[in-house]
Amino acid sequence: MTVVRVALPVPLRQHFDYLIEANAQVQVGCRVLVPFGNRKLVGIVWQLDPNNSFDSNKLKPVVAVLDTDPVLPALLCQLLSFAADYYHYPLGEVLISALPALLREGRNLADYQPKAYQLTDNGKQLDASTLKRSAKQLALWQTLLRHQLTESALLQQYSRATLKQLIDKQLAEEIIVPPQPFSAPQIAAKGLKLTAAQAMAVTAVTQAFGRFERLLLEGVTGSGKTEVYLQSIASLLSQQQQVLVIVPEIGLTPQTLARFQARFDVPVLCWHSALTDSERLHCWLQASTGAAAIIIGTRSALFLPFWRLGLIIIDEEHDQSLKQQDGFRYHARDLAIKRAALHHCPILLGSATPSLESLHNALSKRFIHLPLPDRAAGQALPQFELVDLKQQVLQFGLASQTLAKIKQQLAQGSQVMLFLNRRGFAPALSCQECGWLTECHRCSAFTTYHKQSRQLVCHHCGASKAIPRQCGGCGSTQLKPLGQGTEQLEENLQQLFPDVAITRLDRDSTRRKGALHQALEDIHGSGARLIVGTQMLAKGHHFPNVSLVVIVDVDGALYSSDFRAPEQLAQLLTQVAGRAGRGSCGGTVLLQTHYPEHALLQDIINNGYASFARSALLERQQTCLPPYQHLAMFSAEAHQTDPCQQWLQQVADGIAAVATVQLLGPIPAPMERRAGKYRWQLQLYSANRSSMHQALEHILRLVSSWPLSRKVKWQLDVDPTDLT
Ligand SMILES: Nc1ncnc2c1ncn2[C@@H]1O[C@H](COP(=O)(O)OP(=O)(O)OP(=O)(O)O)[C@@H](O)[C@H]1O
Ligand SMILES: [Zn+2]
Repeated sequence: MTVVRVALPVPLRQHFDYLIEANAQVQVGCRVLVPFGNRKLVGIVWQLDPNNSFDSNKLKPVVAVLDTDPVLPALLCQLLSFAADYYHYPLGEVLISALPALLREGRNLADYQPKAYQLTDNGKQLDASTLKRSAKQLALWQTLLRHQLTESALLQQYSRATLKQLIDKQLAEEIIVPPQPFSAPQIAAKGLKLTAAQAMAVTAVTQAFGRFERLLLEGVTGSGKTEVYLQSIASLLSQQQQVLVIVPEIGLTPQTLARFQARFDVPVLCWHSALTDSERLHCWLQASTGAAAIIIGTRSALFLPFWRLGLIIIDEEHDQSLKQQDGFRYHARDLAIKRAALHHCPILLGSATPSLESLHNALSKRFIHLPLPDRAAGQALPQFELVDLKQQVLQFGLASQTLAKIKQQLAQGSQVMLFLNRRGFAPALSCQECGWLTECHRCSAFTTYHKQSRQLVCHHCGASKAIPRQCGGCGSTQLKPLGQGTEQLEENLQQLFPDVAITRLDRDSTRRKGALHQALEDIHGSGARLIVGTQMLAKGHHFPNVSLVVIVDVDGALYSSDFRAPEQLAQLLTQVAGRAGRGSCGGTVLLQTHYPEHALLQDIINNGYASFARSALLERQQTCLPPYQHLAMFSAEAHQTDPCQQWLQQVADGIAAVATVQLLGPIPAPMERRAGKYRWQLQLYSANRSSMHQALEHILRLVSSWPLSRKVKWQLDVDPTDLT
């Protein structure tokens, strides 16, 4: 017997040793099934024969070795181990979370591999007359005598029963045929003639092949970033290298997938949360065998076991969805950079509105900066116009000048898009007599009135209840919707424009399967003339017939305590505005606000995102905020506030004793109560990454011994993007 060290998916920051047969075929990165307490767990072999193991008489044996080859290849193990250290998250949980669910459950990989059937030696030597009484078996035997058959080919002609009979007679056998790596494409469909800026970008990317390099493609909306991606990867594919493209939400932009599929004659696969478990495993296998050439996926595609990775592209690299917001809180962009370094391949980050982090890296020459300052086909960027809402009589939240412009554009046959980042009918119901508002009893938030589903829904904890008949304060029956959400805006617009087809795009309207697809078809096919929606509208769509974008209400987002709020708002406004004027018709953006003099709005409309971002960076530098300082945040949740505050104070004291890290807190989270729990936070700032990490290491070694740690639910977020 010998010893293996195993990483297990348990919230403990340690590994576990087990006994294993000395001649067992096992490698680091393979799964094993081991006893743990009174359960059996799937773990990952992390070290063979560790020399500092405990008394081996006390160790339990491994129950089963589940893989012959590692499911986590060496480079991926290195990435995940780096991630576990960097985010201070238990390694076992990190490793296991990188596997598709079926492998996490311990399923046998071979069961999911493509299969084929061939004759056994017995079968080959058989005298045909033996099968003469069964015509079906004879036919299958004769076919297999000529060549083996894949499972799918076999089942097209023969039944499973016939196959089973031959197998039972030991005449035929099943074999696994690992998928073959993709063949280099013979020809790529012809690309567009590149603009000078696009051509320079493509050259820079192709020159970086074969080594680690970070490139930021800062291209204004509609500048043809996708065309740069497509033309960059052509030569890579011909060298049989794989490409990973990470996108924020793949379901939203089937167009992107279609463009990759149409351009190259190679397998392009998708990876996202809507796949079934077996579809995920299929994709995982295709990545690992090299059968897939291009994988387009959401953030967790980062952990696929590539056969030969040649380039990583992160599209919309500023997008918030790249950061996982619970459990293992990694940032896919940052880990992708690490992955590229491990694979010695370049990584290309693309956005019209780069994150301040990436822009800072580009401006300080750590990243190669590739600007695309103009739209690809020569269209002008949309013109912003501020609509001052002060002292205006509004009709359904729209100023008369906005309505006039909408009418005018509709009359010219264009599409008009109205952006309102609030789904539902109204953000609350309010009592006309005493001012009482419908609140969530579990969160510090109001509940949104959904008229169609006749419910009050809390958008923070998901709780829903029936519409009350009476005010909870005074008993009056005079309850009215307060404010406007997309559901109401759609209804109101239909009243104003009874003959115009409207399509709404938000999480409610697209919940039903196929609904999103239908909505996008309506918009592309010009079935829809008015398009109403939330930030779903902002993500990468190319709707050439939209000439006017109306931003109905930004005021709520202008004054926020979060230091990232201005950056996020500027990105959102620029992305939404960027949907206008992408075809041959010019584009206008009407921005309705009560604060037309607000500095951020003025900067965005007069100078654009690039200018805003550079001055925002300066401000971050002056106020010592990321990316000029590193930030980490502890948060604690409990049914009372005291344990949260006390636990965080203990963390603060522990850190203050050892490190030069600046502390902010403990303070209540901006949303102090969510889903019935109080929430507090402690922010840590440091100019020096290693002293930050030392402080975190130190404190994490202590917390497990504190009795208070069992009374709160605590989390650590390294480089947090969401401080709410
Ligand atoms: N060199 C080119 N010549 C003509 N048209 C081009 C060229 N490159 C791209 N286009 C077209 O410009 C349009 C916008 O391109 P694309 O969707 O790639 O822009 P983008 O930069 O990704 O925009 P966004 O960031 O707003 O999503 C597409 O219709 C594309 O076919
Ligand atoms: Zn709630």
